[in-house]
Amino acid sequence: MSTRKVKIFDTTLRDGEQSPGCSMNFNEKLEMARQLERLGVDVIEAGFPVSSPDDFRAVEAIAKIVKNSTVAGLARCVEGDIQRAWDAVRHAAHPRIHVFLATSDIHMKYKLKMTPDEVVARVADMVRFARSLCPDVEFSAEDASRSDRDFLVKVFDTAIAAGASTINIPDTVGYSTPNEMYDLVAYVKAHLQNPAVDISVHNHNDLGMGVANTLESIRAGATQVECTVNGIGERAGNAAMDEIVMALRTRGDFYGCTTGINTRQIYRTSKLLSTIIGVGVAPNKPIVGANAFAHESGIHQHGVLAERTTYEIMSPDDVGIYQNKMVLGKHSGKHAFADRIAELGYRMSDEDIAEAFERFKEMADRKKEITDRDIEALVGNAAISDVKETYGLKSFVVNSGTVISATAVVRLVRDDGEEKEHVARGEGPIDAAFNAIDRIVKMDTKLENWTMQAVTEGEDALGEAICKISCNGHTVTGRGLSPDILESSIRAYVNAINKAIAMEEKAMI
Ligand SMILES: CC(=O)SCCNC(=O)CCNC(=O)[C@H](O)C(C)(C)COP(=O)(O)OP(=O)(O)OC[C@H]1O[C@@H](n2cnc3c(N)ncnc32)[C@H](O)[C@@H]1OP(=O)(O)O
Ligand SMILES: CC(C)C(=O)C(=O)O
Repeated sequence: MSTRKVKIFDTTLRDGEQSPGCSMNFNEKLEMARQLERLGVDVIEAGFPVSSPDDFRAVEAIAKIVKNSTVAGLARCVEGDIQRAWDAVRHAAHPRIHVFLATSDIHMKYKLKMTPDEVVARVADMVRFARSLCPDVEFSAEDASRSDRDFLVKVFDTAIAAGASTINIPDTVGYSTPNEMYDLVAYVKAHLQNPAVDISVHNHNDLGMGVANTLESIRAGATQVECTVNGIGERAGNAAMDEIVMALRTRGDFYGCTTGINTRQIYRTSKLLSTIIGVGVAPNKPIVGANAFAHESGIHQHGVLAERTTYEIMSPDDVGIYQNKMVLGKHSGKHAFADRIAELGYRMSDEDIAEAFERFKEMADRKKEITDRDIEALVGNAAISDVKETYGLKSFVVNSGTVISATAVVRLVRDDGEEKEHVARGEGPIDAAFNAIDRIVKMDTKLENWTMQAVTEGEDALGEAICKISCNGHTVTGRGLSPDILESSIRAYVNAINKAIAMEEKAMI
């Protein structure tokens, strides 16, 4: 099957920002725009410049910094809006003016108070005006899905004749069904006088069909789709970009389409937006929800451990999530339990594992989720954390403060007696020390998590550091104990590295 590329038009910064509670300030919009470019979207709709001086400034600044994606500014079919949109996007490497006017009877009569003929005339004048300013003009027929089809086509023909190179068919109020959207796009495509333009769709999610409507529109021939990160947008939101992109990718056999999205940036983009607007996604949201790649039940965990594809249709890696998550709880089975014990670096006999598993099940009845800490407490003396000490800590010196960048010198000793020392800088003393260790051990590891807590009381409390690192698809946890928090952190990191080495060696046997 031949594949064609569908353009991704992101409107997180415009329609997305129209969702209550999702406003972003100037710097946040710039950060988001940079990430959208990294993600590889074809068009960034950066805002509605006439709506406020702040919006204008943000669109203008985004236009100046974004180099690869087209930067669009929205405008009503009003000269002042269009001029303002152009003034904001004119410095972009690829500027676009996006003009819109409603075409449904209900919008024309009650909202615009315009006759259909007046709408056609206004579209002709305003698209022509926009085109006199900008080489790339998109025209949207607001409420297209509730418009008379022949009138809609007439308006699109008018817009194309006046210079629009993209025509957009919005399901503004999320009223369409997937079949209807398919028919509408196919109808418009078949009846346009000049179909050599991009046909775009913009689907809202009022009935939860935004993504399905978008995918059906693509099947009918849409060449551009408008969507938002995490599906934010007016009312119930817009079609979610991550879901569209991953559906096209995962079901390439069915859709025969690709996008220019670097899917490994999807999770990061979602997280960035959630952090900026302070609104997270539901845990069961496809692709980026906390549970999207989590498995809790024993039968599923056993299947995934044996072969990931038994219960995963996509790889978490593909969307930038480091690895799937085995959640240990009351539905888990002994395979997942034994796997986690091994990941934590413990070697236990089958008998001890079976005994610990019984206690684990009792605990799981009382506790919703069992953490690594719980398991460590649970296996207690039954487990012998006898990981081979490939590296031991010999000495360290760390310099840090508010006026210098942190520097650490760490000396490690190998089990064959060889000593190695390295110096490194970091964001803080712990980062500097970890960087120095990385230089010595030269392994491809990633620090996933670091925590510190006092395990005894008083001024001389012992600090226990826990470092979770990932290495070649495995996660291992190291622990370090000392009254000096730097020393316990370094010991925990070295301990985690020793466990990772042991695991690698085991995998090679
Ligand atoms: C479907 C969508 O998402 S469309 C985008 C929606 N986003 C926004 O509205 C956010 C930004 N909006 C704003 O800041 C303001 O609404 C503005 C600056 C655009 C306009 O503000 P105001 O001049 O105060 O008008 P207000 O918002 O109250 O009413 C909208 C006016 O625009 C007219 N209008 C609406 N859409 C269009 C259009 N596409 N082309 C021309 N005129 C339009 C309405 O008929 C109404 O006209 P009227 O003032 O002559 O009655
Ligand atoms: C401006 C248009 C594209 C819009 O946001 C809508 O119709 O929902």
